[in-house]
Amino acid sequence: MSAFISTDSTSTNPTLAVLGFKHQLVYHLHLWAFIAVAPLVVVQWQHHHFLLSGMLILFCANALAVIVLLRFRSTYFLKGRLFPLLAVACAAYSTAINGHVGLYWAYPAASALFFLLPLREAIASNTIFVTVMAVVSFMKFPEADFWRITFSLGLTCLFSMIFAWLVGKLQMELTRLATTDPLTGCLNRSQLADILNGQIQMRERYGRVSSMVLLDLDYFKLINDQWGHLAGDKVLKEMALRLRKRIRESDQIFRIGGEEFMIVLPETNQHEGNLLAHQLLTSISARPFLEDIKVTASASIAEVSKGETWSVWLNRADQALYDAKSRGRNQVVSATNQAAGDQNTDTSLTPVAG
Ligand SMILES: Nc1nc2c(ncn2[C@@H]2O[C@H](COP(=O)(O)OP(=O)(O)OP(=O)(O)O)[C@@H](O)[C@H]2O)c(=O)[nH]1
Repeated sequence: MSAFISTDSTSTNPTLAVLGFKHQLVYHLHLWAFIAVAPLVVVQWQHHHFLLSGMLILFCANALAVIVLLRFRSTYFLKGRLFPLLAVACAAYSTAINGHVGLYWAYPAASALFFLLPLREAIASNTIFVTVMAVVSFMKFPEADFWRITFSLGLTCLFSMIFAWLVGKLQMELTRLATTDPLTGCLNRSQLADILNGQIQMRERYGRVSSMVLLDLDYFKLINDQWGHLAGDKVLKEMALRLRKRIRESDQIFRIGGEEFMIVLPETNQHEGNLLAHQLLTSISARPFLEDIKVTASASIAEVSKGETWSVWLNRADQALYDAKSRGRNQVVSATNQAAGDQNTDTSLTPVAG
């Protein structure tokens, strides 16, 4: 049965880790863009390019706002939408009035957009960017330069796009690997606290019901000993498959220990969860696994109570599962309702020969 889990979800939740990576990326891009661009405000002012200087002040102010809000509030000012807009406007206008000197800034701006915006938005923004820069170059430089600038800027965008796309794919794949159990494909514990907290918030804010079922195979050690570890693995895989077949798409199934599973059931009360738990035990015991391995499981059901934390909720379910085991296994026990304080047991499942 479940040994308790760390409550520090930020250090164990891969989705939060990816979010943290994105925040850091945005933070550093704005910080270094600010450091690079701030001196240009003075330079352009000294050259009497007051409009460009004003645009650069806006760019720096936006960068500062993003940096400060990310640092102190963990929020993303205007979701980074101003950076591309101001970068395009500044680079195009600077090229128009300063020639090649302005053009050099278009390259870092184009690649930065792919790390600041969602891929589709970055492609759209950069298409506009390259088009604007092509028009300015056409008007400002000889034709040969116009082609060179357009192609080199386009190529910079293409390389950045490929890199950002591959990093995004890698992030998704790593998140999937970090959040699922490779043997059964069920979720692992990494997001357990967040998902249970989500159900608790729905309970507290909107009065919605939610339950969890804990399921633990009986005498699984004997299966390993008698049929071998490989057969044990196959039983676990098949077990996950049988559970998944029965539950709803909105339910989430975790493998939280060697032969222990948890199913989170949104919009399901204790009574409904109890019925489901019985059906799940029947689906496990009714047919042998791998042709002739007879398996039973014990289960507990716990509806979340008002005001309880996820660890207290899980603790109640865990205690009820312990009771199911000590009462002879192959049965469902309803967890004590924290508010009522009564031990509402239900051992009505007909024992299955195993
Ligand atoms: N094949 C296989 N076995 C596993 C895996 N993870 C844990 N186990 C085994 O599961 C067994 C669990 O044993 P116990 O905790 O004693 O539980 P049990 O034998 O099911 O007994 P009860 O739960 O009390 O009914 C141990 O032998 C573990 O080695 C796994 O991924 N694959």
